[in-house]
Amino acid sequence: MSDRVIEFFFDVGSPYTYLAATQVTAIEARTGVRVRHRPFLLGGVFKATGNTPPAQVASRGRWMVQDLGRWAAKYGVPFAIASRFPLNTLATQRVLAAAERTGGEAAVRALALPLFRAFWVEDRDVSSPAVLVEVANACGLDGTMLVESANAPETKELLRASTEEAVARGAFGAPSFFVGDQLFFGNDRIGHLEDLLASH
Ligand SMILES: N[C@@H](CCC(=O)N[C@@H](CS)C(=O)NCC(=O)O)C(=O)O
Repeated sequence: MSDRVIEFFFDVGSPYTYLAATQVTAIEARTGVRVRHRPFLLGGVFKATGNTPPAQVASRGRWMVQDLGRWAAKYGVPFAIASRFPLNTLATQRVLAAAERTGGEAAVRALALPLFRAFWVEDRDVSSPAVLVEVANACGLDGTMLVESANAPETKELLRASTEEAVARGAFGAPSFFVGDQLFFGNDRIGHLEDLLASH
C-alpha cells in the first residue's frame, strides 16, 4: 500500500454514499491507496453551504430511484430505497464519530458498511439506539459503550469538526472523497479519482 490516502467523508443517510461505500475494498485493491473513513453530517454540510438534498426536486427524486437502481445492479449489490429516507442521521453519525474517537479508523471501517446495509438493504431505523447497539455488537464492537459515547462532548465536537473541515475544503454533498486538496464528489466520480491516482 502506498503512503497516500483517500479520505472518504460519508453519511449513512445518503444512498449514493452507500453505493460508494460498497466499492471501498475494490478501490483500494485497484489503486494500492488506503481509504480513510471519515464520518460527517450531511445535514450540516447542506446547512453550511446553502445546498439542498437533490430529491427535493420531485422529478429528480423519481429519476434518482432509477439511477440508484442501475448503479446497484452494475455493482451487483442489494439496494432498496429506505422507507425512512430522508432520515435525520445525527445519532447515527455520532455513533460513528464515537467509534472513530474510541477505536480509530479501524472501528469506523468495521461499522460503516454494516450500518449502510442496515439502512439501504434491510430498511432498519439506524437512528434508533437499539438498532445502533445491535449493529455495532454484531461488528464485534461495544455497542452500548458507543451509543453512550455518542453523546459525549468530545464526540459531538469530533463530528462537528469533521463536517466543518470537509466544508472548508470544498465539500457540498456526499459522498465526498479527497486526495490531498482535490475533491471528488459522487459515487460516479470514483473513476476520476482513480485516474488521478494512476497519473501521479
Ligand atoms: N452524481 C452523484 C450524486 C450524489 C448525490 O446526489 N448526493 C447527494 C446526497 S445522496 C448530495 O449530497 N447531493 C448534493 C448535490 O447534488 O449538490 C453520484 O453519482 O454519486
